[in-house]
Amino acid sequence: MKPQVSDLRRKPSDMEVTEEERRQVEEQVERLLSGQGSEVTGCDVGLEQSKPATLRKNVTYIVCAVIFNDQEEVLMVQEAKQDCYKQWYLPAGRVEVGESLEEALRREVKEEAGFDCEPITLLLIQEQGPQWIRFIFLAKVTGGSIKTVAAADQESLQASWWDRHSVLPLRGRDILRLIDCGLRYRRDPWHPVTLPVDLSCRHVVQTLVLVFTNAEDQIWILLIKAPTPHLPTAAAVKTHAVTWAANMVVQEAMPSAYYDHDVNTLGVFSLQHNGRQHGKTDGVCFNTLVALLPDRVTRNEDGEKVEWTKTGRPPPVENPRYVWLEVQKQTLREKLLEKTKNTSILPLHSLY
Ligand SMILES: C[C@@](O)(CCOP(=O)(O)OP(=O)(O)O)CC(=O)O
Ligand SMILES: [Mg+2]
Repeated sequence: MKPQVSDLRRKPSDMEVTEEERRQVEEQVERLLSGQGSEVTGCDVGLEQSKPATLRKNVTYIVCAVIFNDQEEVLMVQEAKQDCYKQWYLPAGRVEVGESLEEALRREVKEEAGFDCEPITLLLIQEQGPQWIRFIFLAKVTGGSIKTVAAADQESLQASWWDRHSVLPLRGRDILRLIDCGLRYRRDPWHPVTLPVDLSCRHVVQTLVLVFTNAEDQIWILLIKAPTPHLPTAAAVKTHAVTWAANMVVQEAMPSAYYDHDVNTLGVFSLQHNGRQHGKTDGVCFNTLVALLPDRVTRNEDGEKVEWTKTGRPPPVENPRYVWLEVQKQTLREKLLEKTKNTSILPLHSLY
């Protein structure tokens, strides 16, 4: 968001959020809620501890496909690799230099299972810090034919539909929850279709819609004031989970409140990746919904949950860089409350 001339005259410390700035922020949040991306123009926190992402050097991205047929059998491939020879796994592999995530998915399914496919939605993202991120897609077959042993090669020995019950030597049992996740989504899509947005990013970052809600369903969003009020973007650091970036923001904004609040990354509104220029656009931006929750629930004598913060308001920011913005736009408030309560959003799981 380009700062207006008028903004440059205002000192950060006494800048509240003008109506025009509120409108711009609320519009940006609505764009993110609808799965659209938002150009990453800078990084507010953690950049000094983060290196630009370079595929196969300091970041490894893996794509994995969950594909069902009409009998709800799942597509499996028999590995040709020495360390898991003849064991079965979902079609999966490492993203190659210059590839988008969807191109990598199509290539891996073609190489390992023989089929052409189209991604339907991201199902789940798993991470072990910025250096290892796995993108699990629900996908559907659009052509080609299943790979038979006659076509065995170094990519895989063959592919087959698995009824998910018969005994099968698996390369890793970690895929069972991925298959289950796919089946649940197929039967009852509990988050919007979410596919990567082609917007470039140099680092692995999180742009946060960090919210505080109270029993009256008021909702506040944490903003960085300068140059104009905007959602915080924080870089992931290699020693921590990607989601730790949200903790760094809360630690910086309200250090004393940090220790009695939970910083809970509920999920991903949208994901931005380009990948075309090696070492320049290999980063990923996760636009996330993060809830700030006091880590203690107080109950009255009837056992009912009582307002957790005496004021029902968010903990005060102590760092003048930050300001809480109370969401006033009714539709946006309802959408954010619905997502915060039902977590109807793409999950981001840290395996750290
Ligand atoms: C993390 C994995 O999902 C790896 C999947 O990637 P591959 O090892 O199959 O890589 P390619 O050779 O590119 O196909 C499973 C694991 O390492 O536990
Ligand atoms: Mg593989």
